[in-house]
Amino acid sequence: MAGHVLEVEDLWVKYYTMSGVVHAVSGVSFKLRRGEMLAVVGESGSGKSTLAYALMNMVPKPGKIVRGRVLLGGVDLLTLMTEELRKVRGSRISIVFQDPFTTLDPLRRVVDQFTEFLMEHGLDKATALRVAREYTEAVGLPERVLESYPHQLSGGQKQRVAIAMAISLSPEVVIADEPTTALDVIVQKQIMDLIDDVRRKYKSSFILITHDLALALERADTVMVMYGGYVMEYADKSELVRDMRHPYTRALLESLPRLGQRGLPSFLPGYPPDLRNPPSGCVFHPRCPLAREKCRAEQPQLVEVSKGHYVACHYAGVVK
Ligand SMILES: Nc1ncnc2c1ncn2[C@@H]1O[C@H](COP(=O)(O)OP(=O)(O)OP(=O)(O)O)[C@@H](O)[C@H]1O
Ligand code: NI
Repeated sequence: MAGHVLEVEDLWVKYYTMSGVVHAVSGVSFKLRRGEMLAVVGESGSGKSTLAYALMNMVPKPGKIVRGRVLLGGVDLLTLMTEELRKVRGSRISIVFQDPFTTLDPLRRVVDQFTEFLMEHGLDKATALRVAREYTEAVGLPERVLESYPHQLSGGQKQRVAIAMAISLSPEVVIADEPTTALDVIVQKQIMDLIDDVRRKYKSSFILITHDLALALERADTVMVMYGGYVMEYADKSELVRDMRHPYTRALLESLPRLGQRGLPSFLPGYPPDLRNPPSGCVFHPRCPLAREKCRAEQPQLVEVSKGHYVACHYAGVVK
């Protein structure tokens, strides 16, 4: 469809472990427009990183994508052979991890790793060096950083290098999995500002993965809330703020500390589900303040409650 760089259709991912099958991502669908920032929000274990890996078609063992399509410019990444995939990853869809050492070897100079990455994607040495310099500058780092070893850099600088590499081949989609979680608050803001800048400048689409609903509401255009591997709510940020429907999304909002608030924030009692043995009906029902018999028995479908606003809750219409 026109205007969408990425279309994800009915994606299911499971881990086949010794102790059972983990239902990590269940029936996720969404579309991403050019230049859009989508935030994927949810607690630990809700399937966010597994979704990110699935979008790159690099789910680690014992995980398997059991169903779905990931259409990038109309081509399903899940049908590509290893060699084609290798070309696409990094150049058309790329990922920035929470820990930059996932991308960077601490003991090899940044310039060697950066140019090697570019040369693997077909650039000659001179061009690779030029591109590495250009993007090092674009992420606000001095050129001398290229001569450094990653272990000599600060957390923020390393994350800038990882971002520079992720955007250097102008991919349509950049996934950032908790890119600022390991950084202190001031550097977190700088890195998020940088992501905003590069998104505007290069018109790339971003998928920001975070457990922080406040960050999502501050930075994203669209928000997808996940719980237990399922999408609970999906909407434009402004629509979500105006008319938050799902009891889980509301619980996440309630649990945010507010400036000047007295006392402790309210929180969601209980624990996320064991995805080897998910609850019957609605996966959220054991923790839901509104759960009724129907929620235990029947799994709610993701329904469009108003234009572009989807909610998976039997009582989404009732809850106000
Ligand atoms: N390699 C693996 N083997 C088996 N199970 C896994 C593996 N990786 C993740 N899981 C399980 O899959 C489910 C989803 O995990 P995932 O890491 O995708 O969640 P997440 O939302 O990214 O969590 P976090 O916020 O902690 O990063 C969890 O139940 C997790 O235990
Ligand atoms: Ni994760």
